[in-house]
Amino acid sequence: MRLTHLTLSNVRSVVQATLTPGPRFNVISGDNGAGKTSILESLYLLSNGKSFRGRVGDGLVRVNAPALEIFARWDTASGAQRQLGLRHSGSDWEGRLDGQNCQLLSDLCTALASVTYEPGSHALIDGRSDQRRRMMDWGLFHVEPAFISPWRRLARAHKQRNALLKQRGLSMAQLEAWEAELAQSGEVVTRLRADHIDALAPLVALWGQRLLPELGEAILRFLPGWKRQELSLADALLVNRPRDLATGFTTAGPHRADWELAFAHRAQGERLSRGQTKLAALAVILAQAEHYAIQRGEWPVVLLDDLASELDPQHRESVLRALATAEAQVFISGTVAQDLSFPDGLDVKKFHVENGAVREI
Ligand SMILES: Nc1ncnc2c1ncn2[C@@H]1O[C@H](COP(=O)(O)OP(=O)(O)OP(=O)(O)O)[C@@H](O)[C@H]1O
Repeated sequence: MRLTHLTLSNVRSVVQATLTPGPRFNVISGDNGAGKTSILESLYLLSNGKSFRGRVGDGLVRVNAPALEIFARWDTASGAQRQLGLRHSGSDWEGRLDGQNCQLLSDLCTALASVTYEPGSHALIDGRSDQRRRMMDWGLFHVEPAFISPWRRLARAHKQRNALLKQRGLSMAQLEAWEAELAQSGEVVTRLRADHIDALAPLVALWGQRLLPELGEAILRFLPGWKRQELSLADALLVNRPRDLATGFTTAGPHRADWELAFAHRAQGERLSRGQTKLAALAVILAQAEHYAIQRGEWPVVLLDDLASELDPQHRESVLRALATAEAQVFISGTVAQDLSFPDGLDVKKFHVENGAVREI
């Protein structure tokens, strides 16, 4: 996927800006508060329906403006030209995909695939499991059509079981029926997640080797959310039922699935530095982008916000060298001070943002 045009209006401090991105690297520089992140957020919004800094209603629309508007056009690997427009007021939205009105934001958002590294992405390594689960499920949504239906059934069954667990005088027959549905859909979701992590593992090892060779082999491991080696999900739900009835929620199951990343040269429990955590998260994100490319025949757009901060010159260089090997279109934002030296011969287009206005340099 290669964006050929982007216009944004009323996104944070940006009144209106238009970019004609290059096919490979697009560097967006400017001082703090200039509006660089707002450009990447706009692209993120088109492929996720929200910003990585929160919901649209939480300050993405420019103060005193009725709504933000974003329009993007891109080329696909098969030679098609696609376009997407979104107007969002923070509560209501209207979207058009390839000239047709869109009823569901999720339909709109699956068209343009992107992966994003932003300053909060370190949480993939050192944060709560929900971010890692979301990342794992993003991959499956995009590459595994068989995932969506059991994932929806699982979410519903989980919600229903939790509601029943909180009820006084609950119907055991109902509880058993929802447990059966949860167990059935949960086993399918878990098998697909486990396969997905197995497929990602060698790519994570590869990107780990490129970005953090000093830590030794990066080892990715799936954690199913219950003792899957010992018990089927149906049995785990049954065994945990007394505890779940006491607590009023499902304590173990696929809703607690996770993954963990270890490094051969790091003892278990030894914390990574901030820079290493950032590079480890980047390795996982780029591995997922490459997995998408292998499965779908084209790379998602890669968005890297504030890439260079906290990285020493040597690691900055290894990131850029590694990115040069990927066929992706990449957007990198950073302050002017964070000079990025790209390997020779790379196609790099540069933009400068000042007070919300973008110009090509
Ligand atoms: N809803 C809004 N309306 C108007 N201006 C806003 C709104 N929300 C944020 N801003 C302003 O928009 C500017 C752009 O912020 P943005 O995060 O895009 O800058 P940046 O160039 O990425 O900065 P940094 O390098 O510090 O990360 C900031 O000055 C901020 O105060």
